[in-house]
Amino acid sequence: MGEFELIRTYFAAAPCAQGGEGIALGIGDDCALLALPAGEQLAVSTDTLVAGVHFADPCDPFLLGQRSLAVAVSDLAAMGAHPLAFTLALTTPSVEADWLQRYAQGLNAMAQSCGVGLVGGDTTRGPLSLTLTVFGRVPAGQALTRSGAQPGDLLCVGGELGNAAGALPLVLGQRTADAAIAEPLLAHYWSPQPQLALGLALRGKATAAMDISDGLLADCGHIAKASAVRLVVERHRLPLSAALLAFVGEDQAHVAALSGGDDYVLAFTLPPSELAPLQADSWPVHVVGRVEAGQGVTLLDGNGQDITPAVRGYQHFRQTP
Ligand SMILES: Nc1ncnc2c1ncn2[C@@H]1O[C@H](COP(=O)(O)OP(=O)(O)O)[C@@H](O)[C@H]1O
Ligand SMILES: Cc1ncc(C[n+]2csc(CCOP(=O)(O)OP(=O)(O)O)c2C)c(N)n1
Ligand SMILES: [Mg+2]
Repeated sequence: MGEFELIRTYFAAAPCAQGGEGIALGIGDDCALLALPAGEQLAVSTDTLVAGVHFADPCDPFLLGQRSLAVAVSDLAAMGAHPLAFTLALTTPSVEADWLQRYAQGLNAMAQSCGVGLVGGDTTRGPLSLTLTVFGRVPAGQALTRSGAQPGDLLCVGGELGNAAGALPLVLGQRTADAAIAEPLLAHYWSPQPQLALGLALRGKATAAMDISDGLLADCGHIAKASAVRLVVERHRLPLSAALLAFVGEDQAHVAALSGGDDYVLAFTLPPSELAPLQADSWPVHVVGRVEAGQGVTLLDGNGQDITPAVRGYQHFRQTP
């Protein structure tokens, strides 16, 4: 099977490639065309996943299909954008019909659950990697950026932290666990759920937001820098799952939640008056700290002692001392 038959069979024919809201022209021409309603801005984000770096290889291609789109769409959630479309650049060493079929099925499942259409991409031969670019729309001026956090705001997250990082030894086959522990952890690694509805609900309320990919401390550092404030994280407030605590114990659960990464839940800052209404509407909002004047990120233990670690999160090309 050649390049074009592959594209036709597995991607152009996929249900998620048959058009949708805002898609004026999809797969097949030199560009796709997206139509935006008047007064809306286009939100654009791209993410690459490399075999052995971002996901275990070999792995279940259906799960990879889900995960590769979920991590990309998570950036739209973080901006409070409404999802429209995505492109897929696939680099693969060979054409394995079964692998491609199941990858496309996983991609399609996540595309349908997020409401995004596949509008184009690129297919090349080489070591396995995937680059997904996502497009969303947001009313002009209403996107949630990293730069609006104010002293006095609460620092919040949209769900449990550390589950995906805790799953890594299971993903890599280094450890095993009972299904009651393994299943919820592996679900967070392979099938993160972009918090699109929460992102929309936070528009006009959160003063800053982002999604946690590298780890809470590292990603809070980006909000702190962009907003020129200090973010204080209180370790005893971290939302940790029973499965994570049972699998790795409290100390390692803290490490996973603070600097493991791969969470793909939102981190955001909120004026205190906005908290009760959001919680009353059952939005998953967990207060994990606060915003102060100053700079950087500080981690406090339950006694208010500064226990900020040197290593904050995942970084490609990190120099080891
Ligand atoms: N090679 C690059 N060229 C231009 N911009 C880049 C490049 N790599 C990353 N960026 C930009 O730098 C910022 C930080 O990137 P990153 O930490 O990867 O964001 P995210 O966690 O949202 O994926 C983003 O605005 C991203 O678009
Ligand atoms: C097999 C495997 N090993 C390690 C990790 C952990 N990991 C790899 S990249 C990464 C951070 C997120 O990737 P990045 O490219 O920085 O995403 P971005 O911040 O751009 O969204 C993490 C936590 C993983 N997901 N899978
Ligand atoms: Mg990135």
